[in-house]
Amino acid sequence: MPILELVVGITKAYPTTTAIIAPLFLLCLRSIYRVFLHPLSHIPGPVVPKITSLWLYYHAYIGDEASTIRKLHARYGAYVRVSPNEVDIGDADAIQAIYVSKGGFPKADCYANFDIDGHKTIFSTTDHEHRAARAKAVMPLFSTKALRDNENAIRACVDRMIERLKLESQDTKPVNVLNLTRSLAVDAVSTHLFRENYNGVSEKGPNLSVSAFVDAFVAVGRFFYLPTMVFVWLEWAITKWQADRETDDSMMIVDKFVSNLVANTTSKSTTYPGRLLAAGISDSEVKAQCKDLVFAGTDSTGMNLAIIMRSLTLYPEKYDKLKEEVNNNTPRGSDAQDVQALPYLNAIVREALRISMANPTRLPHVVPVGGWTFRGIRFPAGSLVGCSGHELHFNSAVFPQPTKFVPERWLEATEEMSKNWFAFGAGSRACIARNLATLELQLATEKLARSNVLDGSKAVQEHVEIYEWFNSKVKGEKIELVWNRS
Ligand code: HEM
Repeated sequence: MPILELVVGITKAYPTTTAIIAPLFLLCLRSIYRVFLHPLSHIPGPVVPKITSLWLYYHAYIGDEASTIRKLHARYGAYVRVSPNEVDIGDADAIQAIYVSKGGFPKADCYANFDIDGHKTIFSTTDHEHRAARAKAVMPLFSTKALRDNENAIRACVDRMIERLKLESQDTKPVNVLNLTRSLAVDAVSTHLFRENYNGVSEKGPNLSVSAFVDAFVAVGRFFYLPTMVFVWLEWAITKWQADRETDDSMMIVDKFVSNLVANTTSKSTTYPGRLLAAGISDSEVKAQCKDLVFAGTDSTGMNLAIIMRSLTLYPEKYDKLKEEVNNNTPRGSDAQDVQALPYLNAIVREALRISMANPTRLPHVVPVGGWTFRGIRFPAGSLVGCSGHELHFNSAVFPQPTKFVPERWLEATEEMSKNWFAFGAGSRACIARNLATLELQLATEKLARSNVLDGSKAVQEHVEIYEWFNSKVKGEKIELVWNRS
C-alpha cells in the first residue's frame, strides 16, 4: 500500500500542515461530489448552495430567502437547488404529489424547530400517526357547522375591534392597525376554540400583550432550516445572553393564560383543550398545543387583515365598490346573503391572502422511499422539495401585475389561478384553521365596509417591508394608517 504509506509518512513529517490541508482537501472532494455526482446534481442553481447549506441558512436569517430564490427561478427555471439536498419548485402542478396525493410527502425534520416546550404540536410534528390522533380530536371545531353555530360570538369580537379602531382613528396620530388586527385574531381564536375570550382588543397599550410571544415564535423562522440540535443550542444561548424583558413577560402571560385554561377544563368539555384531554393527551402537551394556536392564530390572520385595511385605504375606489356590495346586501334582512356569498368581498379576502406574504417561503417536505419522478426529473428519496407562496403567488404569467392588489381578478378566476393560490398550503397538512381564518377575514371586511371606519384614512408607509421568514415579520412591527380630521 505505497499510497497509504506515503500519506502516513507525510502526516508524521508535517503534522501541522497536514492538519490544515487534510480538512480542506476533504471539503474540496465533498464539494466536487455535491456539484457533479450528487443525485441532485442535475438540478440547476448557483454553485454555492449546491456545495453548502450555509447559503440557505444565511438567506433565511437575513429574511430575503423567498425573493432571492425567486430571482434564481427567473434565471434557472422552475427547479432550483437551494441547498445540497433541497430543491425549490416553482410549478403548481407539483403541489398534488408533494402535499396532496395519499396524504402527501412527510414534512421535513426542520419543523421540529417549532416544537413548543418540548412537545410536538399538530403543526410541527412530522409523524402522521402522532398528528392524526390530535387532529381528529379537534377537527370538528373547524367545520363550517361549528363556525356557523358560533358566528355571533366571532362577529362580536369583530365589532369590538372596529369600535376600538373608530376610537383610535379620532386621534391625529397614526394608528398601528397591525396591533388591532392581531388583537382581533387572538380574541377570535380564544373565543371560538377555547370558549374564553383573551380580550386583547380591550388592552390599552400600544402593543398587544401576546405580541412579543408571537414575535418570538415568528423569529424561530430565521433558524428554520438549522439541524434541530444546533437550533436547540442556539436558542438556549440566545435566551441566556439576549434575554429580553418584554418577551419574557409576554411568554409568562401566555403561559398563565393557557395554564388556567387547561386547569379549568375537563375532558367532558368540547373546547379545543377539552377534546385533546379527552383524547388522552397530557396537560402539559395540551398547554403547548394551545400556545401553538395563540401563535399561529394571531400572526397570519392579523397580518392578512392589516393588509386588507391598508389595501382598501390605498384603493378608495375598491373600498367604495365593497361598500356598495355590502350596503346593498344589508337591507335585505333575513334574505341577505351570507358573507361567504358576496363575490367582491371574497375577491378582496382572496387577493389579500395572495399578496400579504404571511407565509412566503417554501413548505419543505421529504421525498419518500422509492424517490419521486416529476416531469421526467428524478428526486431521490430523502431529498427535500417544496413550493412557496412567494413563487406561486407572484407568477406574472398567472397573476398579471402580481404585486398589485387587484381583487377583480378573482371575479373570473381561472383554473391556473386557483391552482397557484397557496395561502393555506395544500393537502392533509394545509392550515387546519383555514375556515376559521377565512370567516374572521370575511366578517371583518364586511364590518369595515359597513362602519365606514376607513373613510378619510391614508396609509403612512409607502411600502410594507417584511422579513421573509416562515411566518413573515413586518419590519418595524407596524402597519399604520392615519386619519385626516382637519
Ligand atoms: C389567514 C390566516 C392563516 C394563514 C395564511 C395560515 C397559513 C397556514 C399555512 C400555509 C399552513 C401550512 C404550513 C405547512 O404546511 O408547513 C398552516 C398550517 C397550520 N395552521 Fe394556519 N394559517 C392561518 C390561520 C391559522 C389560524 C387562525 C390557526 C389556529 C387557530 C392556524 C393554525 C394552523 C395549524 C395548527 C397548522 C398545522 C396544520 C397541520 O400541519 O396539520 N392557522 N397555516
